[in-house]
Amino acid sequence: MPNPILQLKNVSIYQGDSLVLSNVNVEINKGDFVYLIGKTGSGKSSFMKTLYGDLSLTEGEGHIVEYDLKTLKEDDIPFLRRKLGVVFQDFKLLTDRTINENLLFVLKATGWKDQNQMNTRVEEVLAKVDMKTKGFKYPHELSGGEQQRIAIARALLNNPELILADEPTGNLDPQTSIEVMEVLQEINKNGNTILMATHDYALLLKYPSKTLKCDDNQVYEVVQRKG
Ligand SMILES: Nc1ncnc2c1ncn2[C@@H]1O[C@H](COP(=O)(O)OP(=O)(O)OP(=O)(O)O)[C@@H](O)[C@H]1O
Repeated sequence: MPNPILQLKNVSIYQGDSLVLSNVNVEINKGDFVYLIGKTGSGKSSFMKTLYGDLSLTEGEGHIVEYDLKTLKEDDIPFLRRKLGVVFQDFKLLTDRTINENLLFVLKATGWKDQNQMNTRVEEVLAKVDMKTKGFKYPHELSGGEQQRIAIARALLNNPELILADEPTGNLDPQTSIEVMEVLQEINKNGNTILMATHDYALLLKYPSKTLKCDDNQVYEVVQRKG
């Protein structure tokens, strides 16, 4: 039985007064790995922002994890974001503290209290991205690919039901992009649902999966040719 984690019906997305996407109908089920592609300015980031509550949904119906995007209140947004893991192109690590401190900061901010449990969780997520030995380093002491792996570890801290990755390989060279993609593939195999916006067609070819395309104010599913 499909188990939808995200359902959008007849959704229109605006930036100010201008219509970015209209009549969007999308469903993502538990365990899916879905790409979101489209040229610059086609609306990928606006789509992602609507999902994590940065842009409000004013037209159509949208349900994500247990939340109704139409009736989402300002106060609900931090709780929605705990059920989502968001990964950005520019990593967004806090530069004035170590990797361990970055991760502990998020745990504290999301209500964790027990120091031992927090330390264990930090170790667990670092292990998932193969960065167990790097917790004592500062972000600037890591390569771009390593920083992105830490950002993925941070997204995993609260066992999110859906990971939203907005151009996660956008700042990385092709080889490092593949390494980060391998991490995302691995966590998807372990049951995490992932929606990834990307420009990187080489990744799509290497790791084919369900693909949504933003074009001409629409979002539609692209059928990938094999071979
Ligand atoms: N904060 C904003 N205020 C007003 N208009 C915006 C804002 N952010 C984006 N837009 C406009 O909305 C449209 C969609 O932009 P969006 O950033 O969603 O596209 P994108 O597909 O993510 O592009 P890119 O690949 O360059 O990140 C563009 O026309 C853009 O100019």
